Amino acid sequence: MNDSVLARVADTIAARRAQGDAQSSYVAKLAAKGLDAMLKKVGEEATEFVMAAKDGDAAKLTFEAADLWFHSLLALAELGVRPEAVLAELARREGLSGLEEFANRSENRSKE
Ligand SMILES: N=c1c2ncn([C@@H]3O[C@H](COP(=O)(O)OP(=O)(O)OP(=O)(O)O)[C@@H](O)[C@H]3O)c2ncn1[C@@H]1O[C@H](COP(=O)(O)O)[C@@H](O)[C@H]1O
Repeated sequence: MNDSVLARVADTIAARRAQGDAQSSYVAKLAAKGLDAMLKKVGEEATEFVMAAKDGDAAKLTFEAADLWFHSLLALAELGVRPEAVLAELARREGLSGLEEFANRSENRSKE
């Protein structure tokens, strides 16, 4: 059984998308509107996150971060990406300096 909150919410998102009942489900309602509507929400929630951070309000920042993560999960689901993949990418970066990782990115780009 998967006990991660992100994985559980992703499972619920998948179930609500499959049910497709926009009357009773926010997930189904936004899924019916498509990827652009989800990305618009991600942008709005990111802006609200920045505003809460600028206000220095930790409680509001926590609330807005949850909204941002949730809407990011919706967009990831639309594109078939599981949160485990994002967590695996973060895990891969653990112990690697951000500056070193950036240098690797630049090296990989120059090979493309
Ligand atoms: N985590 C969330 C979650 N976070 C935020 N929201 C909803 O996201 C919506 C948009 O947030 P906004 O801040 O934009 O609210 P708003 O300004 O009133 O909305 P707009 O009119 O601007 O669209 C609100 O209706 C929130 O309730 C969420 N809705 C659902 N979930 C999770 O998804 C599950 C399935 O939800 P349903 O599909 O509704 O059953 C839930 O059990 C939760 O686990």
